[in-house]
Amino acid sequence: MRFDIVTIFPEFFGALDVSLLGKARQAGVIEVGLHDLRDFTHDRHRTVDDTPYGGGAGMVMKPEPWGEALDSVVREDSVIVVPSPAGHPFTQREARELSTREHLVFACGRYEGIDQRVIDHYADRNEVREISLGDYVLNGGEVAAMAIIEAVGRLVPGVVGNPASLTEESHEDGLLEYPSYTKPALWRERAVPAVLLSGHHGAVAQWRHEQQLERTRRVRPDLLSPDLLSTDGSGEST
Ligand SMILES: COc1cccc(COC(=O)c2cn[nH]c2)c1
Repeated sequence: MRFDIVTIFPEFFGALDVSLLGKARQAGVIEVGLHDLRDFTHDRHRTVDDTPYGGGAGMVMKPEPWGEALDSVVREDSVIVVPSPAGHPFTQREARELSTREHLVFACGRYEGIDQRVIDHYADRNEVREISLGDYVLNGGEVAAMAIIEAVGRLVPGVVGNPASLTEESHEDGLLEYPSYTKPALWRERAVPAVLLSGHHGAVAQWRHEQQLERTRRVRPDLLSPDLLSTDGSGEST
């Protein structure tokens, strides 16, 4: 898989050189291209924004630099991701979907956003996804793009050493994950739930599923649908 990122702050993505994604890049499992939007301007001040038609506060990102920048990286099979407060909510399901695609192009907007004609132009040619990480506003798309790249990148085969660890995570089965414990068995007078020390794998699986349901009911009742309310460990509806 290849990620191309267009931004006015390419240095922001230096973090992609470290940790998991850094190793995956060295292994060639994923490629990352960084592109400075200002390299696609032609005036002395390398201008990327201007005042909004119709008036109002703030500035809008000009269409010309974006057109030249995206033309230089977008392929026929590219999915263009635009992190935006006006996007649809990002989920683990979408992360899984995106992890199966060959080429993701991230358009990191700033200011009040990108001239709408850029989105409309590329939506005629490519899949364009305006994605929100949550109902709050950041100064630009870079932080959101980093989060999406990590959520997607870690699902790409070969990036995470033990793929089994990807299945027992929050949101993988539609529920929040169960609480985890490790040694010591007693810590500040707090013991580990006895069932986890019992060696009885069936009882452990049942307890973990019950914990997932309880935690999801308590913290994220919005995630629960009737078929997820089953109580046996299978996750099948009863
Ligand atoms: C594309 O135009 C803009 C304009 C303003 C900010 C941003 C950055 O994204 C967010 O703020 C965001 C993403 N998910 N939740 C918030 C993009």
